[in-house]
Amino acid sequence: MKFPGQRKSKHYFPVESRDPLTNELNPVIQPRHTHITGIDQTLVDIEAHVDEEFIARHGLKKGNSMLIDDAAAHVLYEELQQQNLITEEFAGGTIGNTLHNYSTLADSRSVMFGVMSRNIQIGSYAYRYLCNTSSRVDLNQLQPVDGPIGRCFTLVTECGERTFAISKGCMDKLTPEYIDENLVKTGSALVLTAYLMRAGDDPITDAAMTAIHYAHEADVPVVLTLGTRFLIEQDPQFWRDFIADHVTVLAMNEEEAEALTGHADPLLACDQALEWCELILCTAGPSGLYMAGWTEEDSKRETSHMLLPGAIPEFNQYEFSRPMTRAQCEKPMKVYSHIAPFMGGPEKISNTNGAGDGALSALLHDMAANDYHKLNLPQSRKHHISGLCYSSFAQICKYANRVSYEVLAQYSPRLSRGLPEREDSLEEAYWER
Ligand SMILES: Nc1ncnc2c1ncn2[C@@H]1O[C@H](COP(=O)(O)OP(=O)(O)OP(=O)(O)O)[C@@H](O)[C@H]1O
Ligand SMILES: O=c1[nH]cnc2c1ncn2[C@@H]1O[C@H](CO)[C@@H](O)[C@H]1O
Repeated sequence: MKFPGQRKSKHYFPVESRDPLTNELNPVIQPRHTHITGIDQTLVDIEAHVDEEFIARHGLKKGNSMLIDDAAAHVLYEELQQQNLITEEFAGGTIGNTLHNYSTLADSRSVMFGVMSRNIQIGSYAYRYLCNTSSRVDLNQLQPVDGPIGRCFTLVTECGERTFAISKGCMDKLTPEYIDENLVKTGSALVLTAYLMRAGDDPITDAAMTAIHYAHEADVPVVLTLGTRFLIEQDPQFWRDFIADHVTVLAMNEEEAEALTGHADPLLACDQALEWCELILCTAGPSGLYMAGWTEEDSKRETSHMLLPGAIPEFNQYEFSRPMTRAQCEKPMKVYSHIAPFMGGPEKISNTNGAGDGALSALLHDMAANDYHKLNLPQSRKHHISGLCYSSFAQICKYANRVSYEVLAQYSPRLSRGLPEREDSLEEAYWER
């Protein structure tokens, strides 16, 4: 496991290397490894640049992710092909992307639950999915199905906004028997998307609920990303209840946050949603991103950054604290943090697809690193107080933001490599620029 955040000097702890002074005391040579698990609708993104008229003509709604039937998918695909509009065909799926990016950043294992075509032809979408996924993502648990995986027509309009049209194939056929109880229970987190709840009569929703049940039994954090505001708008109360009942960590963008809480201001939306869960990552496009969560009043840490104005004045005052669950606190207090886009964002953004997924994979990396450290160095002072994350709110914001930048700069939702090594110390010049 590579470590997120300040890795070079004071927080660097290569748990696998032998320290001649502490060898006797600490005979652990082979570190114990951690993993995270996730469930996704196995999808390939078929990316094309189109105009708004195209979106309207095919009955789609800009910015939404809509399910389309086979006939509509056929017409759409034919037109894209005839006009030579397809620019990329690449593995996608919001959790697939997140797990891939997590494994790439952390150089560590993630386990994906989902389906995969039983018979795979070279060059097919299923084949492409496997080729475009990091070898650190464990695909051994995938359920074989007699049919194609899903296709996600990713239609990018001039403004950079993306509209998804989903042709399901067999992507929702995952059954609960294919959720490995032990893997979920031994994971550092279980990651899910709100899209899993719109499968109609297909079994993937049950599979997700089964995994949530296992995670709760073992106190594994359940992480939910909201997908699209249109899904949340349909029934905000359902989602509030769902989050309150099942979710530890919530990831969303500012539009989804508004649909969920009614607050257009991300800070107020986070404040509200904290009543239902333990930790929030709220991305806000060109305004950067917010984190909100809980910490122990007695161990809160004051920021050395400028205090920020906002709907909650000086809201970032304790952003150097580490996120905890309310149950881990004797006197829980709310903490907020914000960061502007890394270096103001890339010079040109042709497509923001996956920037939010990238930010979430950084947060997952920090959570898993905490677990890994605790598993291997349980006596460390770091674990005198239990926390959800290895780093502070402020540090996770920096990291998440940096990863989003990389996704934007690459024009693809999946990182092709980890962050540059010279950033091993986040305190050094790269971050201070
Ligand atoms: N136009 C932009 N300029 C600078 N940075 C941006 C811009 N858009 C996004 N970012 C960066 O990417 C992060 C995530 O972006 P955004 O809020 O658009 O995610 P999202 O809507 O969840 O994306 P997706 O659902 O496609 O993964 C932001 O917090 C910010 O750091
Ligand atoms: O219904 C869906 N289920 C799962 N993933 C989806 C769905 N719609 C869009 N995306 C995925 O979201 C990613 C960007 O965040 C895209 O890569 C796309 O594949």
